[in-house]
Amino acid sequence: MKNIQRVGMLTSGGDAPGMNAAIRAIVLALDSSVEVIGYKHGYNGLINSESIRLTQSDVDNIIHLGGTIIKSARCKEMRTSAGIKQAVSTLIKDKVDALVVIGGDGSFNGLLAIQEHWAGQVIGLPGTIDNDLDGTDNTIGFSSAINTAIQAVDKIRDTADAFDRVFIIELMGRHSGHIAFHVGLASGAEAILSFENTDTEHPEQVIDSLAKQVKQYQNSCNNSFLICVAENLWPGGVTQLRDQLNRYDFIDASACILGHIQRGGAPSANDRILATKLGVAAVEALKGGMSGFMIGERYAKPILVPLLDAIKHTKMVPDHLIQAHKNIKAINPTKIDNL
Ligand SMILES: Nc1ncnc2c1ncn2[C@@H]1O[C@H](COP(=O)(O)OP(=O)(O)OP(=O)(O)O)[C@@H](O)[C@H]1O
Ligand SMILES: O=P(O)(O)OC[C@H]1O[C@](O)(CO)[C@@H](O)[C@@H]1O
Repeated sequence: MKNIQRVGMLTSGGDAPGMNAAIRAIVLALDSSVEVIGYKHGYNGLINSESIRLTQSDVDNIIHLGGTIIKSARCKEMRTSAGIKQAVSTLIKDKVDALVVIGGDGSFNGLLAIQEHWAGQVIGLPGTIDNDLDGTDNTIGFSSAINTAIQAVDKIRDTADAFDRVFIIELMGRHSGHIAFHVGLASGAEAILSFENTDTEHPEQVIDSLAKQVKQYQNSCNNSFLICVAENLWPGGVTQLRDQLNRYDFIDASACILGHIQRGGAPSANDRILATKLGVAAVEALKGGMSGFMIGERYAKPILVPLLDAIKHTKMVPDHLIQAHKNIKAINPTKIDNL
């Protein structure tokens, strides 16, 4: 059993609902004799030596809070060798034995850079709404983000329905389609455009196919038509897509970028439970002397994933979800006559 006396912790990258629940779980799972230092504003806190002591009573009642009590940030300096050295020197000065970083793939790159220059233990917890880390079925924040987005999309559905309108909704995800696809499925969107199922090399064909689907929809039921689109997918964004669709005289499309509301709010039950499970498992891993791992979740159980494997960017929207949506909603454009 490793004798750990001081643990450093930080949250980095886009904040995610459930980060506080993870902080809480780690602090409460550690022996009360272990000192926990929370570095503030992501890696900036390490570089600028800005930290707070986190006691068990500090974190006892934060499981339900969105955001992160130790703040997050994107820290440019951490991408330089001077920044990394400065971060390491703070860890040495503070006599930290282990560092836990809650964040996404970028944050894990920072952790790997620290590991190269520091003898302490490093552990990552997957904290990002994007669900784009390999080796884990879910990331902390994903479930909350899709729940929040679904509520918003349901409201858009009401007004879209009233006007029989086409609505194009952009979901977050940076370069991954997990949020867009899950929200599209759960809100019954008529079309979902994600990296896995959309040929953006040939935008005109996609537009033509969408227009045909809308036409067919109008002919058969004359209702609203929702299109969920992954952020950074469509050349020119969703407003451009709207303009392209509005060239068809039978289409009256609006666009809505859901944006940062997807990152806010209280964490869902799933995220609170996931964060707690993974936080406790992180402490077990530290006590067992492990280093260089992300604590992920597979089939509802915590697992250790080498940090390098977690950041490979190979986790795509599963094919069975794409097929499920096709089977339920999509109208095969080849069966529709040219407009
Ligand atoms: N290659 C790298 N080397 C060192 N540090 C890095 C590197 N990449 C990212 N970081 C650090 O991690 C921070 C967070 O990274 P990034 O902005 O990519 O978010 P993330 O952790 O991927 O989370 P999310 O995708 O949810 O926003 C960066 O601002 C930077 O401080
Ligand atoms: O808040 P920022 O820095 O604009 O970052 C937005 C990005 O962060 C995320 O919310 C989380 O990675 C992405 O989905 C989005 O692209």
